[in-house]
Amino acid sequence: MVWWRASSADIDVNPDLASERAAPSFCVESLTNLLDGSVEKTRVRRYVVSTILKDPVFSKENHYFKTRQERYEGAIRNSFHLKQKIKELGWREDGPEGEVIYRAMGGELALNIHGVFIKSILALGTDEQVAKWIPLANNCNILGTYAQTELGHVGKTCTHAVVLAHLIIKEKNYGMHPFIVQVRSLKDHSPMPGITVGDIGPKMCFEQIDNGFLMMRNICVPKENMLSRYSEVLPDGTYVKRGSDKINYFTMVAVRVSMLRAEVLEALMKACTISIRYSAVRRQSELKPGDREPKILEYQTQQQKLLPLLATCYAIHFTTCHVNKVYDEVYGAIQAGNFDSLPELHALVSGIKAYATEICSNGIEVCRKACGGHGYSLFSGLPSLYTKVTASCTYEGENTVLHLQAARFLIKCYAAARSGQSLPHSVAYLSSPISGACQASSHTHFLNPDVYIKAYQHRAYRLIDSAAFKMRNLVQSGMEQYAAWNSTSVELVKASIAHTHYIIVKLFADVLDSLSSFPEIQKVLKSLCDLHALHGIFTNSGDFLQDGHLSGKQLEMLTEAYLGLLSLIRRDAVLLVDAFDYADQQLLSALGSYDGNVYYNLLECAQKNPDNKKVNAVFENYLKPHLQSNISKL
Ligand SMILES: CCCCCCCCCCCCC/C=C/C(=O)SCCNC(=O)CCNC(=O)[C@H](O)C(C)(C)COP(=O)(O)OP(=O)(O)OC[C@H]1O[C@@H](n2cnc3c(N)ncnc32)[C@H](O)[C@@H]1OP(=O)(O)O
Ligand SMILES: Cc1cc2nc3c(=O)[nH]c(=O)nc-3n(C[C@H](O)[C@H](O)[C@H](O)COP(=O)(O)OP(=O)(O)OC[C@H]3O[C@@H](n4cnc5c(N)ncnc54)[C@H](O)[C@@H]3O)c2cc1C
Repeated sequence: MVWWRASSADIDVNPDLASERAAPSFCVESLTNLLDGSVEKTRVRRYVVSTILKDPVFSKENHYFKTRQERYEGAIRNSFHLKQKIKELGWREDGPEGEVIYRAMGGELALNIHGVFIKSILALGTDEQVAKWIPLANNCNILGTYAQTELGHVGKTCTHAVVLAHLIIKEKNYGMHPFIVQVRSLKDHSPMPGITVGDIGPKMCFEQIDNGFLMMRNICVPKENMLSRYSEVLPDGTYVKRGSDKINYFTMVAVRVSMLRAEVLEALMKACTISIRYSAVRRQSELKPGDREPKILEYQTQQQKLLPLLATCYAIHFTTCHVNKVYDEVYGAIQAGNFDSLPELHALVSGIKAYATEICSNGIEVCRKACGGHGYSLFSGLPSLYTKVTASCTYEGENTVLHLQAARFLIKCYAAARSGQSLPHSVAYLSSPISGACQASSHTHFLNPDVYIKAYQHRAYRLIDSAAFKMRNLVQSGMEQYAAWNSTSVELVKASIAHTHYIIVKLFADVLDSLSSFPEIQKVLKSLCDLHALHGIFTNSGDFLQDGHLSGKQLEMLTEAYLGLLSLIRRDAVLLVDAFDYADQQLLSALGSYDGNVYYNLLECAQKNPDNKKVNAVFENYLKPHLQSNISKL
């Protein structure tokens, strides 16, 4: 496998892949720059990635043969070595390098939750608490974790935890508050008195990370260990609140935002790169009678599996850019004492976290299956992407729970709109429902973003309206509010999904408007935006047909436009994944390397299996007596 993607001529690229790159309709490098944010950001990312890939300490040689202990130890070593390297090279974790380091490391780090611990203190601690704890944490003099759920956070490494626990003063419960608790001795790493702590054991993935259990009995936490930027207990027991009581949940918002690009979308982009490159070199069956076996990417069904996912990568990418921007604005306002936009941010991030993790993890599994038998091999890189990312549907808030959080906000905003109040930007459409059916009268009309954005907006409005209507009726008929909520929760989740999808489609279309100085890029992204939107309607057609916004005839037109887009984007598919710009060592895939030499790579990987280098012990122990009992007859 190559060191960096081949811009030089010294690597023989599989001709089937070379032909895909022969006549690009757009400049791949410009698209890479757009995805990175600028030419300079591409330069910095490549510099960081190549610096990391060149360092032998970070080598992923024999990655797929490592034991859990080797992965854990390696990830701890990587984490400390990286800290040292960042210092030596003068990189800034809160600067341009910091944005890409985690992605460049491919997640093979062990102190991610230490980062969450730090984020919590920075966001929720007073200036004095920040001054006391942050230098210790930054220098790894203490190792932190974030302990909110009953199980699953503390493991083998940490010494301290931000524990989210109920604050009860004189029998009055003030809700969840963050406390710094020391769980292990800094001298010998043994649990502190009253603490039971350990690793929860083998998991579906995340072998490199220790997730733990924690029990606390009669632990006395000093008052100054309660993170008190926004709420404080005075010496006489008086509780003082500053700003919103929801702010103690802020760490979750921050982590949900940072995981979207670095952990979740990253995995789908890699899976698309692998499966689309493989589909351009794998030849199978017969398309035109008598002709050579075609590339599997020529099959319309293969295109329908992979190309909407490719479009989704771009859609989620632009969404994460927007979410980061909104997050920075709202966090800035919160620091200045204005909490007004926190509910909107929480709802936006909850819906998008749930939507993106679900679509990315399901999508990676589609990519894996689309690679046939080789997709099942760990060497394809696809199984480990899936087992890793499927965890993100659960951690940082289980997805149904998060959609219900978003729906709670939508229902409140819907009610506010009906009583004439103005609404925050992301839900402003709830004040002005779209009236009338879709006017499209030919398949080309469905390539107009105004047409499909209206359809998405209409669907979201209708589902929110209908959930609100049902709840109101249930309550009016005597049902308690909580029971009405539960009886409507299936529709509420659906409403949150529809709202989130509307936001994603709209954001993608808005990006197109800003690209008029790059017409070739604008053209190809427009096709991806159309495909993303039409795929969503095609696969959820019932929602759009239900109240007649679209007719059956219009769905046929839309299907024609949708299938046309598959063959259009198929031409650029390899270039569109090349633009993600992954080095082979980042993909860790025998199927997805830039040169497309799949069978050579598979053989090379298999030969690295240490078991292939010697006769296996089962020969002596079990096979030999059978094989040799009749050897004279052969
Ligand atoms: C470059 C860096 C790269 C980093 C890459 C990162 C990679 C990551 C690798 C892997 C890391 C894994 C780490 C995993 C960590 C965890 O999982 S930590 C645990 C996270 N847990 C959750 O997310 C729990 C999910 N549940 C909730 O969020 C619940 O809402 C709740 C917070 C537990 C509260 O539930 P409940 O008591 O039932 O309250 P509600 O009635 O639902 O809500 C009360 C009001 O509070 C509002 N609200 C809820 N959450 C938030 C929030 N986060 N922010 C703001 N506001 C919030 C909610 O809307 C309600 O408001 P009102 O309607 O006004 O009453
Ligand atoms: C890899 C990994 C790392 C993690 N790291 C951490 C960590 O560092 N710190 C930490 O504190 N936690 C951590 N967690 C825990 C994680 O945050 C929780 O697992 C997650 O929030 C879900 O909570 P739960 O496990 O209690 O699931 P549950 O809440 O029990 O969910 C189980 C089912 O119940 C349903 N359900 C629950 N509540 C509702 C509701 N109100 N309405 C409708 N349905 C509902 C869910 O939809 C789901 O189907 C981690 C988890 C994983 C997998």
